[in-house]
Amino acid sequence: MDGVRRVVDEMYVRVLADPELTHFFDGVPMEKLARMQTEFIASITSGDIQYTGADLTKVHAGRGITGVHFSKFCGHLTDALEANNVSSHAIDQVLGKLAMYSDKITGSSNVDG
Ligand code: HEM
Repeated sequence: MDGVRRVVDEMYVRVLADPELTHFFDGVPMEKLARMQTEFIASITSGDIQYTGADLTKVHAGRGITGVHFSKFCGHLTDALEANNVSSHAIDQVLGKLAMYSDKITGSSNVDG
C-alpha cells in the first residue's frame, strides 16, 4: 500500500499540473481522493485488498470527463509508475486493468473517446 500511495501522490501532482485536467479537481478533498484511489489501484492489482469507496460510475458521472481526459490521466499514472521504477510489464498490466473502467469514468460523455 505504501508503494501504491507514493505512485498515486506523484500521479496527482502531475494531474493537477495539467491544464486540461486540473479544473476537474477544484474543491475536491485531495487527501481522501488519494486514499481511495490508492485503495482502488491496490484492489485491482492485489487480491488481498478491498476497495471500499464510492461506485466509480456515480462518482464520475456528469463531470464531462471524455476519453481524451481518461487517456491523459492514465498517461500521468504511467509517468508516475515509471518514476518509481515499476517494470514496463507491470505497468502494462495496470493499464490493461484500468482500461476496463474507462466506460465507468467517461460515462455518457464518451463521445470523442
Ligand atoms: C483509471 C482512471 C480513474 C480511476 C481508477 C479513478 C478512480 C477514482 C476513485 C477511486 C475516486 C474516489 C471515490 C471515493 O471518494 O470514494 C475518484 C474520484 C474522483 N475522480 Fe476519478 N478515477 C479515474 C479517472 C478520473 C479522471 C480522468 C478524472 C477527471 C479528469 C477523474 C476525476 C475524479 C474526481 C473529480 C473525483 C472526486 C470526486 C469527489 O470526491 O467529489 N477521475 N476517482
